[in-house]
Amino acid sequence: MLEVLELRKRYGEKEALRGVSLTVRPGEIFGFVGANGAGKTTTMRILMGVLRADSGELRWNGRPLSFEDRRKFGYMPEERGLYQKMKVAEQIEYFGRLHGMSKSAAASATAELMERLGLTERRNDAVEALSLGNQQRVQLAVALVHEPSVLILDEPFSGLDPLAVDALADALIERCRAGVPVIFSSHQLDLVERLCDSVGIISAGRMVASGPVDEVRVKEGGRRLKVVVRDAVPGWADGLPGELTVTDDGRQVLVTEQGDPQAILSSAVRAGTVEHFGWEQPSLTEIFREAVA
Ligand SMILES: Nc1ncnc2c1ncn2[C@@H]1O[C@H](COP(=O)(O)OP(=O)(O)OP(=O)(O)O)[C@@H](O)[C@H]1O
Repeated sequence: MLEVLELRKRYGEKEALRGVSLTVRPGEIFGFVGANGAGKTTTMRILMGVLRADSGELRWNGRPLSFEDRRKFGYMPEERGLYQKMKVAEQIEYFGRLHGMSKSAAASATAELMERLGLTERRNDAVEALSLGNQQRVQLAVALVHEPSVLILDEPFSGLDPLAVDALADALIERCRAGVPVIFSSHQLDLVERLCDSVGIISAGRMVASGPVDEVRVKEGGRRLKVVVRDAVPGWADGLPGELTVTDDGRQVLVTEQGDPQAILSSAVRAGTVEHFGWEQPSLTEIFREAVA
């Protein structure tokens, strides 16, 4: 289990992290979200030892995180880190060797990853000749080649087309199922909602919500009642709590967090044909907007 406890970091006058804590368990994908400048990259760099925190603790499996532990981590930095002139296969293999793999182990892991990530045909191309999406696939292969114990990825999905997103998502799910804690930052909240078991929302250097996605949705967003009525008599919802909207095809939609559900249902039934009556939870995007507002 990877634990970040009360991290604080200043850049001169700027307080970038003001007590950030998070936990990622084996076999869990943790989505790290927050507005630009909220502190995600700073947290990840501290986790990887690229930056030093002013205070706070990092723990791996219950003890302080060491240099040796970090050598086994897989990292995709925000600024990326590929050698532009080096060929794809050579590059992935090289990073495997840097992590202490034998030549043959690095070569076979490279071949397997290139196949999985659709890079085999580009194996002899220099990185600079690849599209952004393919460069990102190489970057992911570099982070995965040594079978990392933890994966830390800074905005790995940015700029990718839907097929590349799926290839990358599959690779993360596969690693996570093998018991690896995965942490990635992203501004694509639909993707975070789809892929992640747990989420952390950071705002101005503070974690404003974190935990399993379902729990965060219930805790931060509550739940609300949605009623859809067709052919409703005008004014049926006057006096009822909530917000009424009319869709282009004339259906009336009432969404409310208050009031007696049975009374609302009776009013709706009297007013017209009830097409939908049920509880809904706000999306992660809605929760994010509220949390960082
Ligand atoms: N080297 C630096 N020197 C001074 N300030 C910095 C430095 N790096 C980051 N900051 C500031 O620290 C804060 C946190 O930045 P960080 O890059 O961690 O945010 P982020 O959440 O990763 O943002 P984004 O989503 O835009 O990548 C920002 O206000 C940023 O301007």
